[in-house]
Amino acid sequence: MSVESEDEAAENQTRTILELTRRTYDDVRTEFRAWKSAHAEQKVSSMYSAGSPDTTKKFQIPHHCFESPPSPALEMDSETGACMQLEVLNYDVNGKIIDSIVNPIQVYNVVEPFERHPQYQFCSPSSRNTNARMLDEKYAAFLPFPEDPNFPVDLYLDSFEGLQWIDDLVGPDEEVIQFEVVRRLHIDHGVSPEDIDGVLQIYADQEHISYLPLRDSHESGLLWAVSQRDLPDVIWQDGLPSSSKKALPSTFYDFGIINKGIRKFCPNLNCIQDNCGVHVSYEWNLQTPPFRPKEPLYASTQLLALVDGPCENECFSLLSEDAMDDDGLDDLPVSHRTVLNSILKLEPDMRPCELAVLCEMTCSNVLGDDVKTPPPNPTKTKKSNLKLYGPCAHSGPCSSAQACLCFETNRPCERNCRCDDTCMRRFPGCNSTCSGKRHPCSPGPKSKCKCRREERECDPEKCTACNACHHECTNTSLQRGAFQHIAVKQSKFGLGAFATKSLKKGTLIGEYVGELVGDLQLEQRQVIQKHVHLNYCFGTNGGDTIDAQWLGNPTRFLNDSMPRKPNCEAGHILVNGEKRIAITTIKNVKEGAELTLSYGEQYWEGMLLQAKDDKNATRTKATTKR
Ligand SMILES: C[S@@+](CC[C@H](N)C(=O)[O-])C[C@H]1O[C@@H](n2cnc3c(N)ncnc32)[C@H](O)[C@@H]1O
Repeated sequence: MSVESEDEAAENQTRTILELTRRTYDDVRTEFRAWKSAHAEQKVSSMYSAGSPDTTKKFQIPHHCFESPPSPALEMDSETGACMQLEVLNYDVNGKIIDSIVNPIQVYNVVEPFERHPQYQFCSPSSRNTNARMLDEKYAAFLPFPEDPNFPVDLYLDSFEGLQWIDDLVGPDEEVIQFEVVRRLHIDHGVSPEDIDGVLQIYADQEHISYLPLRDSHESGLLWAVSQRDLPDVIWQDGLPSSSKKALPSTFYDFGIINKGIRKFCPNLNCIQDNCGVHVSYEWNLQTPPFRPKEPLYASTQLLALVDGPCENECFSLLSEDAMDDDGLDDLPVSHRTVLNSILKLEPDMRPCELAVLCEMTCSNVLGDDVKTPPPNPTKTKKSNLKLYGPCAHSGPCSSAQACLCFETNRPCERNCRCDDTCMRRFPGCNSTCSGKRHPCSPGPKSKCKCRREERECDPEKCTACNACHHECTNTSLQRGAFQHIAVKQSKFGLGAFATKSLKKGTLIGEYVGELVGDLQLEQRQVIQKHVHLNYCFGTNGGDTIDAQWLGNPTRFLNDSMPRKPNCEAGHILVNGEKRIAITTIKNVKEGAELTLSYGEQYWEGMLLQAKDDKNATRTKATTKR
C-alpha cells in the first residue's frame, strides 16, 4: 500500500470539494430556476384573482366612499378678473357640504412656459475637487443623445473598450445561486472560505460561467455584492425560505475594525475628511502617499520581554517556544489575516495581546511567521515616474539614498510629506521676510513675503509673523474659503458669472473645482462637451485636468473675454502642499460687470477642430444615407 504524499492528499481534497461544489451548484441552480418560474406564475395568477367577485364581496365599502365630494367651485368676476373659490370645511355622512367659506384667489397667467433643461448640462455643487480617476470608465454605460442623429456615436464608442451591458457580468440570478452554493458548502458541508473560493473558481472556469470571487477587496466580490442588495427570499426545495436558513458567520463579512478605519480616514496629513474623494490617488498632483510598512525591531520571542503578564488563557506569553514557531495563521479566516497584515504594516512591533483585541482573535493566534517577519521594507523605493511634485513618503531622512521625491526635484518638503516634522528640508514659512513688518504678506509683484513670492499661501503653523493661524494674514484666503459671491446670469455666451459688488484688483473670486480626470476619461467626456459646444475642462500645467462639467461651483461660469481683455485670471497656488487653482481679479471690477477669463488659444483650437469633425461626420452620414 502506497503512502499518500502531502501533495497528493491536497489534490485529492481539492477534487472532493470540487465534486461537492459541482453537485451543490447543480442542485441550487435547478431549485432556483424552479422557484423562479413558480414565483412568476404565482404573481400572474394572483393578479387575475385580485378582481374576483369574492374579493369585492369580502371588502364591502360604502358606496359614497367611491364618489368624490363636489369639487370646490371656481368662479371668475368678469369685470375685475378676480377669482373666488369655495372652500369646503365639512361634509355630512352622505357627502353633502354642510360648512363652507368663499376665498378670493389670485390668478397668474403664465406667459412663458418653463423651458426644458438642456441635456447633459446638470452640475452638482461642490466646494472641492473630487478625484474621478478611480472610476472605471472602460465600458460605456449608456449612449448619450440616442435620438440625436448628429451625435458622433462611433467616435464616442472608440474611446471605450466595450459596452457595459454586454460585458461579462455576473447576472443577479447567478449571484443568488452562487451565494446559496457558498452558504451550503460552508454550513452544510463545513468547507472553509478559502477552499470555497479556490474551488468555485475552478468550477466556473470548467463550466464557462461567470464567477465572482468571494472577496477581492473590501468593496468587491460576491459577499460585498450581495450585501449591497436585497436578495429574494427564495423558497428552496426543502420548503424553507432563504431568510430562515442559517446565515454565513460574520467572519465571512467582517474585515475588522482597523481595515474599516483605514478605508475611512484619508491618509493625507492635511486632510481630516473621512471617505475623502480628493487624496485617494497617487497619480494627480494632489497625490497622497499610501501608508508605508515599517521595519519591525523585535522578533516574536523578544516581544515576550515587553509583556507585563498573560492577557488571557490563550495568551502568546504562555506558549512554549516550539508552539510559537507553529503559527496558527492558516486556521484563521482570510478576513482576520487581512486585518492582521494591515496592522502589522503600520505597527510591526505591537504586542500580540494588543493585536488580538484589534483583530478580534485570540492572542496566541496572532503570533505567527507573518508577525515575526512582516514584508520587508525596501530601503530604496523604486524610482517613481509620477509627476515631479507632491509629498514624499519614505523611511529615514530626506535624501537621494531614500529616493526622496522632494530632494530629487529640489523642492522643499511640505506639511503633507511623511518625513519627520523636524526635517531640515521643510518649507520654513515667511517669518524671515515678514517679521516686524507693518503689512506682512502684502500682495503684488513687489511683495517681500517669501510665501507670496513662491506662489503659495501662508502656512498656519510655520508663518507666525503674519499670524496666519488666526486669519489675520491676507495670504490665507483660499484655505479659509474666503470667496466672493458671484451672480450667475444669462450672458452673451450662454450663462456667465457677474460681480455682485465692486471688486478691487487682486481680489480672490473663488477656486476652480471639479472632477480630476485622466486622459482616457477626458477623451470620452470631450466628445459630449464638444457636441454641446460647452467645455468646462481646465488643464493644469502638470498635464492634469479638472473637469467642472458635472461637478463644480459658480467659477465654472466664467466666460472667455474674447475679444475684450479679461478682468480675471486663473493661477496655481500651493496651499499647504497642494496645488489649487485660484481665480483672481486682475483689474478693478464694477458691480454688475461680467467676470471673464482668457481661455487661451489652445482651448479654442480644440473646440474648432471638433466643430469641423462634427460637420464632416454629419456630411459623411448624409452621403451614406443617400
Ligand atoms: C466654462 S464654460 C462657461 C459657462 C458657459 N457659458 C455656460 O453657459 O455654462 C465655457 C463655454 O462657454 C462658452 N463660451 C465662453 N466664452 C465664450 C466666447 N468668448 N465665445 C463663445 N463661447 C464662449 C463656450 O461654449 C465654452 O465652451
